Amino acid sequence: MFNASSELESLIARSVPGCLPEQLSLTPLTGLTGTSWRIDLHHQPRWLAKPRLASQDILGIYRHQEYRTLRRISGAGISPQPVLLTDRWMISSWIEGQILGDRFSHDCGLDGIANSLVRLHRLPPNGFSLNLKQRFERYLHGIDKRRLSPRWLALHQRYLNSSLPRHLKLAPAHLDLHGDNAVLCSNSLMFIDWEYSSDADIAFELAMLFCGNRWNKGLETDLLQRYINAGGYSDGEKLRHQIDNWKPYVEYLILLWFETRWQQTKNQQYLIDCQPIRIGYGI
Ligand SMILES: Nc1ncnc2c1ncn2[C@@H]1O[C@H](COP(=O)(O)OP(=O)(O)OP(=O)(O)O)[C@@H](O)[C@H]1O
Ligand SMILES: Cc1ncc(C[n+]2csc(CCO)c2C)c(N)n1
Repeated sequence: MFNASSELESLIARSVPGCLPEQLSLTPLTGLTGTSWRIDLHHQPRWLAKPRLASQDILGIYRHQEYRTLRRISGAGISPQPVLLTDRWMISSWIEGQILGDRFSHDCGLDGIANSLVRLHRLPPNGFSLNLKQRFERYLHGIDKRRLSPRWLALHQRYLNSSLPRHLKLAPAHLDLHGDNAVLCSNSLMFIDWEYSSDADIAFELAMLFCGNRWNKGLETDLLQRYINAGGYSDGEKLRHQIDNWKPYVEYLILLWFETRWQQTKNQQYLIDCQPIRIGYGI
């Protein structure tokens, strides 16, 4: 039978000069979309191996895109370094530090988020642009058809026919920022889990950050001020307005993602999470 652990051991031993399989130890990490592995060398965490699975396609997760993104951005010091991509695995460096968790949405997290986001948004685009309407269409295919109503289909059509906000500034974006994807390191905040990353409007990234974490207006204003102070964008008013323009699209994306995840996993939590959005839309 296929043994992920020994496959990874020999993969690393072949790729890292001077490294022997017996110096490695592997720990499975159960994520949302499959089992990743932490790989330790001499009992020190060194790498993370993520599987490449067909079920990730429907979510818009492509490891080759994630890998190439990490190659382009890792010099900025806010992400893991890419190490290896095979037809079955993507391997990147392990980030040593503390997962920020609940502190993400509090004062102590905001400066780090603003500074690291500004560093990311100053990089040139990577060449993988987010196609939001295509993602809406893809996600609709992946959900339980019995949950679709005529009102929902009409809403979906309205989103597909609408004109998207014009970009303020296109930049590499993480797009899945929350406390479990933020690691506090000695002198900066690093982001992990770049699987949804693509080039996007900086205001779209900020709208995802605000809506995905259910931030209130006070937190939004606080983060925006720090983002502007750190040199993220000069016209605060324009940025605020553009974030508000993106929010309905972000809400709809979140609904579709919860529904897709419900269909894939039948985990009740996804139904609980999407219910307020469904009620808001009256669908
Ligand atoms: N590069 C990294 N450095 C340090 N810790 C990491 C790194 N990548 C992941 N982790 C930790 O390992 C855990 C598992 O990671 P993994 O990305 O496989 O799962 P996940 O984020 O829960 O779900 P998903 O399957 O959607 O990616 C993360 O929650 C995080 O705590
Ligand atoms: C462009 C883009 N597409 C899909 C997702 C996935 N996603 C949508 S909502 C959500 C959780 C709640 O915010 C997650 C993980 C993303 N982040 N960005």
